[in-house]
Amino acid sequence: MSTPEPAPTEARDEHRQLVEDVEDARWRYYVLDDPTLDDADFDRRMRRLEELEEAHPELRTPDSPTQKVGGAVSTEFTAVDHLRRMESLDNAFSDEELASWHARLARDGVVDPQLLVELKVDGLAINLLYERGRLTRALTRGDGRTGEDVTPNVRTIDGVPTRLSGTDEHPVPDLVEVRGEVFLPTAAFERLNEAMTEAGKPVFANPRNAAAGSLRQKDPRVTATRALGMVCHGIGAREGFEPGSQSGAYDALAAWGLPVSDRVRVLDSLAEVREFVEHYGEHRHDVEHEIDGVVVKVDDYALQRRLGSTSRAPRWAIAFKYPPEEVNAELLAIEVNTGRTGRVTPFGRMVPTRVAGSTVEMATLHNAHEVRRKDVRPGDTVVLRKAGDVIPEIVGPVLALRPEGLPAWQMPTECPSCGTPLTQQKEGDKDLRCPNHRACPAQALERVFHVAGRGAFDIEGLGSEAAHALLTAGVITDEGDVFDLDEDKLLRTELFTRAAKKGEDADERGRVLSANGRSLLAGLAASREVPLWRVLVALSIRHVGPTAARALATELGSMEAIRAATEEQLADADGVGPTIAEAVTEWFRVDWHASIVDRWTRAGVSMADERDESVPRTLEGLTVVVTGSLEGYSRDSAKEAILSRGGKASGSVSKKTDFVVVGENAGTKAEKAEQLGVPVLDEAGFTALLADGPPPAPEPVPEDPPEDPVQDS
Ligand SMILES: NC(=O)c1ccc[n+]([C@@H]2O[C@H](COP(=O)([O-])OP(=O)(O)OC[C@H]3O[C@@H](n4cnc5c(N)ncnc54)[C@H](O)[C@@H]3O)[C@@H](O)[C@H]2O)c1
Ligand SMILES: [Zn+2]
Repeated sequence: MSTPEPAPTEARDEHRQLVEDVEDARWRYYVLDDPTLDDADFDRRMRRLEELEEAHPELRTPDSPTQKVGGAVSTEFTAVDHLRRMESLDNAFSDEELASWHARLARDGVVDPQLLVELKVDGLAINLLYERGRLTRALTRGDGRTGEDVTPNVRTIDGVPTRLSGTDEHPVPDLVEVRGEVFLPTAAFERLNEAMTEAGKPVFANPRNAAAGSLRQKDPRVTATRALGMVCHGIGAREGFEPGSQSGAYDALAAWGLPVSDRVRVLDSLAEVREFVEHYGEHRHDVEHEIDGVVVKVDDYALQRRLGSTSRAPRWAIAFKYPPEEVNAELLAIEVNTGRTGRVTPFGRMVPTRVAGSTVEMATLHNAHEVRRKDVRPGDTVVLRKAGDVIPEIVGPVLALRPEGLPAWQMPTECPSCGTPLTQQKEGDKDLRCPNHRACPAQALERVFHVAGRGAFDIEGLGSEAAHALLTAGVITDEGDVFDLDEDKLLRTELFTRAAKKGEDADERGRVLSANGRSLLAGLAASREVPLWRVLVALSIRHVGPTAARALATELGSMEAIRAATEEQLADADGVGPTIAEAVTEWFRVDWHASIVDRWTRAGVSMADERDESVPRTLEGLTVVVTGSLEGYSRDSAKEAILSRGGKASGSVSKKTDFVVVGENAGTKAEKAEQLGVPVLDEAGFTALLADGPPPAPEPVPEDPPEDPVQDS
């Protein structure tokens, strides 16, 4: 027998370093609940370890992290052995890796088995021991052989039964280890962090950390306050219970009263598995708790046994992991930006970092107060989070990685755009503003951009770059000049011109209007006739967004009437109220504000709505909520249809709601309507409601008929 080629020194050194890093990371993650690596970074190191061991098998010793289930037992808890070992899962990060796992099954003689798919809940593993139906012990996974005894804490979790109830079909066994995941629902996580903030305590970085921190408490009374949930995903040792499949086991667990997910499916093909993976990739945030992937398992227990396990994970299961939504990023600087209303917002500039499928370089920090609360400093490693469509957010610093002596960040005292000293709008405001509203270049730019935006005049050809060019060329001074733009003025703005070709009618510099200049002029012409509410939105009045603008337009009908109304008259209007009324009257008192309206009026912008008398007022006094997507209406057109018939379009269901219209993929609003007994309509019902108004209420049957009924003649 020949001795294997010794690993080149570099490989061995790299391996040793990686082992150290991974072990340290696991300790911080599982025991301290305070990681310094992000998951993707951790996974990369594990992969690299596996590669090295593949190339140099002598490095794959039994104590390598690749051969062990990650985790340990903290001295805070009693260490207890699991009756049967708890395993981890192998990962697939792509379709190809999923397919190669499936091919591997076939090579091992398991060809195209039925596959059980379920969500990979991002929490921490738990092992519940039930003896004669009673919960006698609950252990964390620990290193897979020995876990931490957290029984009193687990007893506080709603949904974990302390006694199982048997049925004829599913009698309670003598003994069973039930494995599952303890998690903190996203909503509970947000509430918890709000409470931590109020108490001046550091917030949890994510729901997984919060769940782990909440379960692994010395005092179970603290755990009890934390709204933890649990969902089952397997069984360990058992006596008097021998199900034939994973799905069969779940049926029994459910019958005994244990929490089993109703999102589990048993599928016949890998193609269907892919669909399931894809579906939850898109609907990741519609689930009440965080998920980091989908777990695929061979359903049949006999086949599971045939496939067996490696030293750390079963061969019959694989975790398909979604791209991480949280990564570590290097914070280079904190800068500030002046917005449309003068609010000065700090934001972080980072080394470009991939998160949730996109590259992020900047993330808002909201205000100086928020920077202080999170204690993020330029030079920190920060946790960057991007979940779904939500804008990227800096969660907080990784304190363990902070360089010594890193100074805290100071909010500037002057506007970064115009140098004016910043002020608070009113005492106690968290935001600082640049008070130089009219002339501050940053504010003027944002306002012009806003005027052209979809919710306002929707002007084709007037984007951020165009707005900037017009302002710097001096052909407009603010948004009030936008509708006075003409060919002459655009010719003075480089961006909208090109060199004339032979025979073209050029200006004295030999230039003509370019295609984008012509399209801007056409865009302006087309935008003069928008409904009044959109003109109001374009004015950037505080508190006057689309809803308030619609209320004002519906109630008063013209800009003239709104301008002439007293604060009291405005406040009395339906849907307006004192805050908006005050903001509107205050706004008109400023000369240059009023001049915007005057300039637009002179330029032919429509300043009044003609009431369309052909639309019947069928919804007078009714509040209607539309949820989900409808075929024949967009969000805006459904709203418009309700408002133009005298109804109120609301975004949330309450007892005051008269009808809820439910379209495709409606969320919880439909359920809420049902709970409150609010009538629910489908799209056809909505169309009928718009046309004819509500159906007549059924005549109440009087209990005591009046003695002497008044007869209609
Ligand atoms: N950031 C760090 O420093 C660090 C350190 C250690 C681990 N980690 C993270 O943890 C992962 C490794 O942890 P792991 O060994 O627990 O593996 P894992 O989380 O990738 O998968 C195994 C675990 O998934 C859980 N799980 C959730 N839903 C499940 C389901 N439906 N069926 C079966 N199991 C389900 C179980 O608790 C199981 O133990 C890494 O990939 C990384 O993401 C990060
Ligand atoms: Zn300014």
